[in-house]
Amino acid sequence: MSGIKLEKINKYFDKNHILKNLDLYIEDGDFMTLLGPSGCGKTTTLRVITGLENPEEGILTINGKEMINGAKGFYAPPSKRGLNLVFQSYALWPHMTVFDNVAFGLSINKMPKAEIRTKVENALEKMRISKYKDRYPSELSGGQQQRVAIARAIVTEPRILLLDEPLSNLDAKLRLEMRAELKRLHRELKTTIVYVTHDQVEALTLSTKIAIFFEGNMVQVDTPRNIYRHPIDIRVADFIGNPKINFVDADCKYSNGMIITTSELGALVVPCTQPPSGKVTLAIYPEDIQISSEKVEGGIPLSVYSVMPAGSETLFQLTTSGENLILAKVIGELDLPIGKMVWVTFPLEKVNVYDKETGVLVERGNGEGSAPSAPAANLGAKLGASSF
Ligand SMILES: Nc1ncnc2c1ncn2[C@@H]1O[C@H](COP(=O)(O)OP(=O)(O)OP(=O)(O)O)[C@@H](O)[C@H]1O
Repeated sequence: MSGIKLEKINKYFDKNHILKNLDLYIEDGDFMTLLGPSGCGKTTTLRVITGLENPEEGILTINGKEMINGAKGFYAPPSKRGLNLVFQSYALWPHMTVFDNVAFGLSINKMPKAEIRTKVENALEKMRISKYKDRYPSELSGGQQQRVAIARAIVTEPRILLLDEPLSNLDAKLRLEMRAELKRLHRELKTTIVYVTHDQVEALTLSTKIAIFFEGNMVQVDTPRNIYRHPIDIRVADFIGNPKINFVDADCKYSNGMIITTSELGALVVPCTQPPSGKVTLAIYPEDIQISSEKVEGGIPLSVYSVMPAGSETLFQLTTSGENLILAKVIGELDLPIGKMVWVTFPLEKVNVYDKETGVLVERGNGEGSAPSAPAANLGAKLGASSF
């Protein structure tokens, strides 16, 4: 089987259990991003794949070939794994020019000089660093060095490319450009990419799949869309989304495949296959909330607590009592006075419901796993589009 398969990987540093029974399958051609907060084990996973760290237990297979078998004490050396790695600290040769750094991997393979030149120039062009080709790393900014490191990794056209926070030293504008560039490269080269980041926007933008880690546990592996729309538990929901998702605690009653939730947002009815154990938490993205300065039938009345214009969008903090704040994101500029009453609406099918005790996403029972169904009836708020 092609691709990278990690099975029941356990890694300890002294007595600290860092990777816990990790199972992950990275398909050939995937752009798989390992995402999670600092210290959750992303880099360690990448280092296990490359052979820079050996796990105590588990099996790693790359393109059908066993590279690690913990039980047998077998660990294939990094050079035998057919991988190419770019670190956060780019590790360029200081005594070589940019051109020679990028050419290095090709020259040791005894490729003809003219072919090396064409390939290196191509890679430099792709990374937009052609004009620095005669400079030494010490004469480049951090961002330029990072681009040289990526050029050096792609020039050999590896089947598998491992990237550890490769854009972390770039300024915001360049990072955006490089994201687009990496995405294009992935499509063009058809390389399998394993990418580490703690930046969820980067993960959502680039990946074909995202694996979410918390404290050495793999919590969810899915497409960016499913991760964003149906975070499997409340930790993932809290981590994904910028600005942060709104959480609203609610009481709930279960009856015949439906739960009626009662919260400061009124009463909402959602289908579900299993009754939650007690209270639930509703999760609503700020961009799903529409606000109207005029009364909307079924709209939820809230007052404006703060207004945060951010150029292309405006963020509002809204409240019922001044304690719990609901964040709403409106595209464009909108100014509303503090304390003004507004009416809030949102599409019910975009609300995720979590069991408050377990933090797990409540099954909605529409035959699509945990994906929510079509809009459910709403008792307290009849939700629709809003206008100003
Ligand atoms: N060589 C080491 N010796 C001891 N502990 C280590 C070693 N390398 C990593 N750790 C610990 O293992 C845990 C996971 O580290 P890892 O670098 O994989 O996290 P990460 O998710 O990549 O974090 P970041 O986003 O901050 O780079 C951390 O608690 C870290 O302190």
